[in-house]
Amino acid sequence: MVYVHRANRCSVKHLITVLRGCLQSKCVTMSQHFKESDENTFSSHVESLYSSAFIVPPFLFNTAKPLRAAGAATVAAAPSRGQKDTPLLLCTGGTGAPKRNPWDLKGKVSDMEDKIRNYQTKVKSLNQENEVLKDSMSQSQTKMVEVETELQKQRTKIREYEKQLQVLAGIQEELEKVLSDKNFLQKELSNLEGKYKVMETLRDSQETELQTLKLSVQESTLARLQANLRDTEEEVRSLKDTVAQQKDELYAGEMERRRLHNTIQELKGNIRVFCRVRPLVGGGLPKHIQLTASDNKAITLAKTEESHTGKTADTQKNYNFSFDRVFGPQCSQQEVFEEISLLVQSALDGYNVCCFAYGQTGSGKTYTMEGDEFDETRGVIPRAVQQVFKAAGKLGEQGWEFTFTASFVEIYNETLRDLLYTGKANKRPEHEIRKTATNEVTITNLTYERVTNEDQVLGLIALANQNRSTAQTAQNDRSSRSHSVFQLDIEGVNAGRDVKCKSTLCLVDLAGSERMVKSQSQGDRFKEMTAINGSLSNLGIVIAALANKESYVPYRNSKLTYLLQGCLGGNSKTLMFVNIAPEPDSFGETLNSLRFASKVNDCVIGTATANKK
Ligand SMILES: Nc1ncnc2c1ncn2[C@@H]1O[C@H](COP(=O)(O)OP(=O)(O)OP(=O)(O)O)[C@@H](O)[C@H]1O
Repeated sequence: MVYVHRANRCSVKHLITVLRGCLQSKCVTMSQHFKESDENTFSSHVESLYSSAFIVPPFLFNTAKPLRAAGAATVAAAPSRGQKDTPLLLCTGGTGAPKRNPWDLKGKVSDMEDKIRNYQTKVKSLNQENEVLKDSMSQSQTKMVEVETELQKQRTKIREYEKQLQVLAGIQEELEKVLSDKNFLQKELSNLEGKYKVMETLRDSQETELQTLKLSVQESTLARLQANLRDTEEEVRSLKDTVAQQKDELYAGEMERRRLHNTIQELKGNIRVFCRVRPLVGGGLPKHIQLTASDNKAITLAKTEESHTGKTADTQKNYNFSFDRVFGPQCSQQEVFEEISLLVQSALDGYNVCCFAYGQTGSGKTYTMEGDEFDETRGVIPRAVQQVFKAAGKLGEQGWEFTFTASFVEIYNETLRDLLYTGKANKRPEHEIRKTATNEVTITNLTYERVTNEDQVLGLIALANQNRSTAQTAQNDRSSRSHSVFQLDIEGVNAGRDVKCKSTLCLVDLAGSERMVKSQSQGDRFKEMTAINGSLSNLGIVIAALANKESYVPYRNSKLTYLLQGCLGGNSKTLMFVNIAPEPDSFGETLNSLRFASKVNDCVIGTATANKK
């Protein structure tokens, strides 16, 4: 509020000076506007104050009417001239300030100063308020920025949500479609269920019908089947009777066959001798050996003796021999085996059978007994084994059950060697021939291998050959100087008829039978030859003693005869092969072999009886 007294006709300049004084001393900090110190600027400020109607400028005081300044709160009427101490102009800002006498300029100035202070305070508080507002505005701006950023984020999210919404809308659309399809399918399903129920009802009724039908059919079928069963049972009974009858007949036939078979064997002789002539290296037969083609039983060795004087013609001396059968060089292994297969059959009938090959080295003993690996050149042992297992299989149909035990032993220098031994060479056990309580011959520590088929036996033969060849490498030509004895113990049981049989099939490849003179042996060789010749001549002696029915048979004189004791006695069937080499320089040995074989052939050992219980 500013009072301007009319009586105080001070110039505006003076007023400004007064105000400046006041302002300079008191209102320095009123506002930033008033900080300006230059006069012109200050004047313009005061003028602006006047224009804002708080102060009426003095150049307007002369106007007749008081002017209402824009924005002024109240404008009082100016006092007339001469009216002393009355205010010329009263501006009430609504504050209700005390009235001053016109002359009280000092009071007025003091009021003005109060007012200015008030304004200053107001300005200050406004400034503070302004600062606060600025702060809050900057905070608001910061917040605005944050809000803007957040808004951006939210917009981005909204865009994403919109996209998701679109996808969801698509899904919703699909789901709605599926739902409509489901509804359709449910309708279809309920339709089908209805149909199914109808079908079920139909089926139930048909099943009931079928059951009824079946029952009636079954009853009639049952009756028919029962009748058939009765007929079949009757038939089976009669067939069983027939089978039993036929079995009896078969058994009787088998027994008859065995009896006849044995009779034939007896007629043939319980010791039989076959002679086999090895072919010459180039094939054929030399002049000094003649075979009679008519009966295949005779062989003649012809020796031309030159005249010592030269005056007489050379004479030819014939040595005639006849045996159970003579096989020429062209005879095959099959032909040879056919002649002895009946003997092998006897082994299954419970007779001990012994077959051995005798002859000089290289005459074909091993070829005859073992042959080689090809089917057509297989010898007696593999063929006999095959036949035994075949025949055992056939007899099985008649209730026979067989067990077979194989062993393979070598006799060298009167020492026994296990040919089926598979242990370490330095741990080879020693062997002795023993007799059991039941008078059976057995060898201690020998491998007795239980066999069930042909292949197993062939495996054992291969093992024996391997064992023999190992010894052969260590000791030159050893196999020719040792006897090898393959034994197959056969035990048969016919539980149905409570019959048992037991026999041994013994197949022997004897050592070469060279005479001592020819070999001119010395040292170990002499020892070997003595052992071989001793055992071979003892074999002849034993056979002769058996033929002569002597009370004492010297089996124990050699390992060979002691081992073969069971197969050489009256209870056995023996076959001897005499193998001869056709070369002219073997004439002496051949003659010797044929003479030995002939002696054996002349022996008639008593009737063999089967080992049956
Ligand atoms: N009947 C035959 N047909 C064809 N080859 C034969 C016949 N006999 C023997 N051989 C052959 O003659 C050779 C001698 O035969 P083998 O070895 O059987 O005589 P070995 O009497 O057993 O002699 P070793 O006493 O030395 O054992 C062998 O090569 C054999 O294949």
